[in-house]
Amino acid sequence: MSWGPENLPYGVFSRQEGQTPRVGVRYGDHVLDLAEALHDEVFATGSLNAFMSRGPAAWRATRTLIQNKLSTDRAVTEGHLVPLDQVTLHLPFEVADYVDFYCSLEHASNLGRMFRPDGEPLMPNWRHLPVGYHGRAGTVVPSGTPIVRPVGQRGAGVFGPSAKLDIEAELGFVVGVPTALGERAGRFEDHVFGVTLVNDWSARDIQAWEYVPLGPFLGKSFATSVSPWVTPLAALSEARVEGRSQDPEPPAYLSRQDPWGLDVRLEVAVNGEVVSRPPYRDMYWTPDQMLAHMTVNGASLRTGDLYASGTVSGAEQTERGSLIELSWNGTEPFKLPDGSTRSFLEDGDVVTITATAPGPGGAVISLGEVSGRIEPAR
Ligand SMILES: O=C(O)/C=C/C(=O)CC(=O)CC(=O)O
Ligand SMILES: [Ca+2]
Ligand SMILES: [Mg+2]
Repeated sequence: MSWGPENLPYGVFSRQEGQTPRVGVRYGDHVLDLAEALHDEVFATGSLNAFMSRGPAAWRATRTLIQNKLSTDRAVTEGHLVPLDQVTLHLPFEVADYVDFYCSLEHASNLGRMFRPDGEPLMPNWRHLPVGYHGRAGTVVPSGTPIVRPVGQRGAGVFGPSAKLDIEAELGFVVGVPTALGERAGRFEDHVFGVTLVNDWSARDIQAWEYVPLGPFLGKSFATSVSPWVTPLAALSEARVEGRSQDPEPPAYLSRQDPWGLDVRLEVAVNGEVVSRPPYRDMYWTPDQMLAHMTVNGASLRTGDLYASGTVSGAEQTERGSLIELSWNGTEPFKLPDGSTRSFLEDGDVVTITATAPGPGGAVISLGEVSGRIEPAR
């Protein structure tokens, strides 16, 4: 698994209690302190936003500079490498808006079957546009943040802690370059800086009761966890694949210009045991299409916008990215290797999502992990 010069994901770290968080890249088991190594104050700001707003030419130049320094300037660079076990990792960027899509054909079909058993699994619009909703940016939290079981209404006169607490394994896309109000976004790679792992925690019982007709609200707004690392698009050049074929052909504004399918392989573990391996490459809508859709009405982008793919589920039973699918809404509890069974999450459970992608020369790029432990309702 590579954390070498072909990977170099960005994060925000601090060394000791009280140190102002700063930007670094992960290199092996170290973080390279960029403010020190590159003598650039943009990296001393405690978030990636200012650097991301500089745009793709600056992103490329910085990546090349870091790679050159690491290969030729080791003596100097080593002074700025901080062991990972001596740092605290923070939320890597200030989240502006948070949007969540619904781009897996298999996930959308499975949820349709469970939530709307009497209708067609897919709504009539689903193959014509990437369906999405606006989430709650202020509750996006970094990996490791404890997740308190949400309380809410679960039916008429039914109130209490969620009994169907679930996960959603997703890829998130982080916007660097903004647009003006009324303007449409240009090319995907001219706006999107990189990719991060997302766990969109979901309380299925709260969601099922509240979501008609305006969509997810309190069932998903209590917390969304992200990886501490943002993998720049440049590190995923070997992972790019054609998007899945689409029928019908989408309208012109959604037509794909370049291959932005990504061969990212996710892994979901509950209490350390792998329960699923969702394949991102099988997603129906690609991230360039999501970006085009999100801005076609003239809605502006801001630096730090996060938009997520929606749950990544493949065709196989072992590729489902949520527990509601793995347990078929609790009717088919699944076994953990320790002998216990699960339908939904129990207090104390730890969920960890990791991912890898092919890199240059047979290397395997790691996208890090997003993890969270369930705490009892308050
Ligand atoms: O089909 C529904 O009513 C509900 C769907 C979801 O909960 C999925 C969602 O939040 C988007 C996604 O992650 O795919
Ligand atoms: Ca979701
Ligand atoms: Mg959420």
